Amino acid sequence: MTKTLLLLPGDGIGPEVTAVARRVAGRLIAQGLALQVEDALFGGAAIDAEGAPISDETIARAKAADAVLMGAVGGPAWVDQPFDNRPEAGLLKLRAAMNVYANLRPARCFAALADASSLKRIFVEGLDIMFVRELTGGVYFGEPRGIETLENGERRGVNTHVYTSSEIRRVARAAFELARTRKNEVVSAEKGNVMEAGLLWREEVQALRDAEYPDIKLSHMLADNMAMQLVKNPRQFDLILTDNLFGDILSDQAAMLTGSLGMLPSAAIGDAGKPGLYEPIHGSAPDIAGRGVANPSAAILSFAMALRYSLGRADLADRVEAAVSAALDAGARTPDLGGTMSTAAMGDAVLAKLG
Ligand SMILES: NC(=O)c1ccc[n+]([C@@H]2O[C@H](COP(=O)([O-])OP(=O)(O)OC[C@H]3O[C@@H](n4cnc5c(N)ncnc54)[C@H](O)[C@@H]3O)[C@@H](O)[C@H]2O)c1
Ligand SMILES: CC(C)[C@H](C(=O)O)[C@@H](O)C(=O)O
Ligand SMILES: [Mg+2]
Repeated sequence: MTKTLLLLPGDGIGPEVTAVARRVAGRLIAQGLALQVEDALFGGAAIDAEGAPISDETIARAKAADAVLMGAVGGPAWVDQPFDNRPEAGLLKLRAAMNVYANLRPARCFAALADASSLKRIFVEGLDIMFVRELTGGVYFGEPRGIETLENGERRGVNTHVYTSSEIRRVARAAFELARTRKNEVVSAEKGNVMEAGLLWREEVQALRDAEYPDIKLSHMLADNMAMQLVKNPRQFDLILTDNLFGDILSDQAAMLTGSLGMLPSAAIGDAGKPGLYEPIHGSAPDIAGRGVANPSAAILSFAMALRYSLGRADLADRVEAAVSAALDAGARTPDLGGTMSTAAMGDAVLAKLG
C-alpha cells in the first residue's frame, strides 16, 4: 500500500535542504518505492500566508501521514511575533500533537570526515553515538510559563522544569530497546544534584533498568560533566539518554564531532504504529539562507531515518546512508565541510552514488 510522507519545508535553508531530500525520495519512488510525498506550509512561511505557524489542518494531516519530514523553522523575520505565535512554537505544538516523545539523534562520524572534524585533536574516527532525547516534556512544556510584571514593576520570566515518572519511563524504555540493537549500554544524563526533576529522572531510569532491562549496562552522568566528556573522549559513549533541554544542547555539541551541524539527522517517534517526525537537528541558518550552500546531508539522512523507523524500508535507509557515505568518500563537500559544493551539487553527488 502506498504510504504518505508529509513534507514541511519551513523557513531559511529548510526549503533548500528538503528539496534535495525530495529528489532522493523521487529517485526511490521512480525505482518502485510506494510513497506519496505531500507538502504543507509550516513555521514562518505559514505565519506569512495563514497567520499562524501551523494550522489545525496541517496538524491533522501530520497525524494522518505515515511520516513527516521537516526542514527547519524560524528566523529574524518572525522574532517580533508574540511568543506563542512564533515558528518555534509551531514546532513544539506539532511535536506535542504527534506525541513523538523519543527523539533519536545519531551523531556518526563518516569515515571520510574523521579528519575534517572541527576538533582534530579529538579521536572521532568511528564515532557513533545515538542520543535519545525526551522531546515532549521538561522545561519546554512545563507550567507555569510566561513573562509577568510584578507589583514592584520588575518583570519575571518563568519556565518550569517538570517530569512525571511515566514521561521518564516511556522514553527510557525507548532507549533501552534501542540499546539492545546496539551495544547494550546506556549513559543517562541529568542534573539530579541540583534539580528534583533530575533526581526523579535518575531514580526512574534506574528502577526501569533493574526491573526490566538487567542486560543493559546503565550508568548516570551529570549533564555538565557529559558536556566535558563529549569533547574529551566522545567514543566512550554509545547511547545517551537525556531530557529535552540537555538533549538539545548536547546533540548540537556532538554534531561538531562529526564535522558539521549540517550532518546530523533526527527521528522523533512515539508509540508503536504512530507516525514519526523527522528533521535535521539544525535550524533555518539565516546567515547562509538563500545562497544555496547549506549542507543537505542532515535532511537526506533524516529521510533515511523515516524509511527506517516509519516506512518499513530499512533496506532503502541503508542504501541512502551508504550513498551519503560514498559521496563523502569521493570528496563531496559543502562549505561547512571545507568544500565548495552547492546544496544542489551535493545532492547530485549523493544521487550519483544512490544509483
Ligand atoms: N528544528 C528546527 O526547526 C530548528 C532547530 C534549531 C534552530 N532553529 C531556529 O533556527 C533559527 C536560527 O538558529 P541558529 O542560527 O541558532 O541555529 P542554526 O542551526 O540555524 O545555525 C547555526 C549555525 O550552523 C550553520 N548551519 C546550520 N545548518 C547548516 C547546514 N545544513 N549547512 C551548513 N551550515 C549549517 C548555520 O549557518 C549557523 O552558522 C532560529 O530561529 C532557531 O530558533 C530551528
Ligand atoms: C527550534 C527549537 C524549538 C528546537 C528545540 O530546541 O528543540 C531546535 O533547537 C531543535 O534542536 O530541534
Ligand atoms: Mg536544537
